[in-house]
Amino acid sequence: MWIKICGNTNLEDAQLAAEAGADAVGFVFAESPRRVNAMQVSVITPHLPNTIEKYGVFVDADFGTIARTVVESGLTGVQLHASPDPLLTLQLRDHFGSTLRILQVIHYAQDFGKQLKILRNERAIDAVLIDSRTATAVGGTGTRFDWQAASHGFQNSSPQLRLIAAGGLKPENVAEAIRTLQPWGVDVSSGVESAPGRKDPVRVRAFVAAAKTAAEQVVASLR
Ligand SMILES: O=C(O)c1ccccc1NCC(=O)[C@H](O)[C@H](O)COP(=O)(O)O
Repeated sequence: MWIKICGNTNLEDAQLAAEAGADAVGFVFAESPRRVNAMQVSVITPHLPNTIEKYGVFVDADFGTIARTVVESGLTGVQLHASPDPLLTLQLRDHFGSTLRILQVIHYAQDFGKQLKILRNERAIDAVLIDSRTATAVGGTGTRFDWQAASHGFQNSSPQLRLIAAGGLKPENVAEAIRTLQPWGVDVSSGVESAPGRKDPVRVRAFVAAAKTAAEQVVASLR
């Protein structure tokens, strides 16, 4: 199970995620209580293990802004919170090659199966992150979508499309999400915070442990 802890604003929290066993950390370069800039992130990333993926979260940003931020901040991946734009993802892939991981976000809605079908043929993206949105926010909402309704789409998406579940996950419910959706990965931000932009060490460790245990149980039950 791939695990990403998003919405980091400082070195201590990003190191905590790495030490807890997460595979990736995220930094939000968009309107948010967790917003950071390239200068701030550039002094965090050199102190993180090479093995942990470092994602920048972008909302409606253009190629130039994203490419510059990736280089200045020392990122290894991008999370695109905007309507899928095949031209943008191709530009990023052409520019960075396979060194950059590209996550496309779609917000859960009734037609998400249709959206997944379209993305199935998108060669430039590495995974699709399914998130919740509210009237005022496109990410970091702490709101879960209807996992039961979504489970069919998750389990029937094409095997080459890696699906990451996000939106309202927390230590108390990540096992249920994994059992219901059987995603390739999980992503969390507000569910492991003590306040917006500050991670709670106990909750981060509990989240990673619960996700790993649930994933092992799902694998064992499928044998
Ligand atoms: O965190 C934000 O405020 C934010 C703002 C705009 C776009 C994305 C944002 N966050 C992305 C994430 O933190 C997560 O990838 C995802 O949305 C899950 O968040 P949560 O429901 O808080 O676990």
